[in-house]
Amino acid sequence: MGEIDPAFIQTPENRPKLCIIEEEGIPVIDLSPLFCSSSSITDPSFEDLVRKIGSACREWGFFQVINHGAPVERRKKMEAEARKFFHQRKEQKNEVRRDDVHVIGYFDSELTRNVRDWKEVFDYTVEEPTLVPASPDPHDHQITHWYNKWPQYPPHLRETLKEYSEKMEELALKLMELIALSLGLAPKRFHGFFKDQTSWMKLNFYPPCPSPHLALGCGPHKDSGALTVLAQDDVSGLEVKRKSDGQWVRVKPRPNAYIINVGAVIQVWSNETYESVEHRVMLNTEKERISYPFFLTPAHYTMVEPLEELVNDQNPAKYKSYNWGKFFVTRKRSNFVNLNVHNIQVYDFKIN
Ligand SMILES: O=C(O)CCC(=O)C(=O)O
Ligand SMILES: [Fe+2]
Repeated sequence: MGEIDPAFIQTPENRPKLCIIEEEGIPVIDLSPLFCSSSSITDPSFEDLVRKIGSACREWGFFQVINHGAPVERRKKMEAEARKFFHQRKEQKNEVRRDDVHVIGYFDSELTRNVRDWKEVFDYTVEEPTLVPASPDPHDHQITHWYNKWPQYPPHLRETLKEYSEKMEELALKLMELIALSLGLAPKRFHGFFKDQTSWMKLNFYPPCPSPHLALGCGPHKDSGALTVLAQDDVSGLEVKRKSDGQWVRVKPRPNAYIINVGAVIQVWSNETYESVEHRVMLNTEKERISYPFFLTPAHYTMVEPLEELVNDQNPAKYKSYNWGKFFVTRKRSNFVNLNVHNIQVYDFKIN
């Protein structure tokens, strides 16, 4: 990428102001009570953890976790391999390029809300193959298999990424237990939805950009899955829209921490007790940046709707039920081609 193409230029209201609000930032939560062998659900330290998770989900929709139990070496190894992949020549990366049929792989022209993001991505699904609807058409009931595209170089990328995403899945499911408890549900209430998961991982590579005031590494968006577990390197860029006042707040890189955010599926399951919050990625003129979100997402056949335990006469369902698989494939397509229509989002299913 060199000169900035008009396709990258954000609309004036979305152009980033280059002043940064860091302040106290998003909450940081210590997960060590999870790994204390004597600790049980009724321990005060565990109850305190559940309370902290609940208020972070309610007030921010975002938080960082430390002492999370995911091994640092796997993360370091994965980051080194990811850099090797992105530092190759374009022709080599194009060997695993995503296309209309195989929507998983390498890509350098991703769109968020129809504007190009200044980044390259490589994505893969956790299950191989992953079962999804063959098309976004609601009348088409065919199912298809998504296979990952693995590059020849670096030679061990596949194993390294698989090892890494196994740990991310474990962490994400642990966090889902804490979230369930914080909503007054049984800890494993959500687990069944992920039996035939469509979860996936994305490596985001943001090269330096000559015009960080006009373009974004990733335009403002909300994650559409259940939960995102994100690692970033030591270059900052991620910004979260603070719920209390709508200000963009920078998430300061914290070595080995993970950034967690509530996706739209939890917003619906919790009947809006928790909300998926907008975030974006700012660029800089000097340094490349890498980030790796793991998106925990349910089985394609899941009908996403407010949980019956959380709905009653005083608090009726705020969303109609929708099919996760159809939503997912529609969203994947709209990140790929500019369909000149608004992206499907959970508010399309909101009951007014
Ligand atoms: O690069 C980041 O820090 C965040 C990326 C992101 O929000 C996404 O890929 O959904
Ligand atoms: Fe995101």
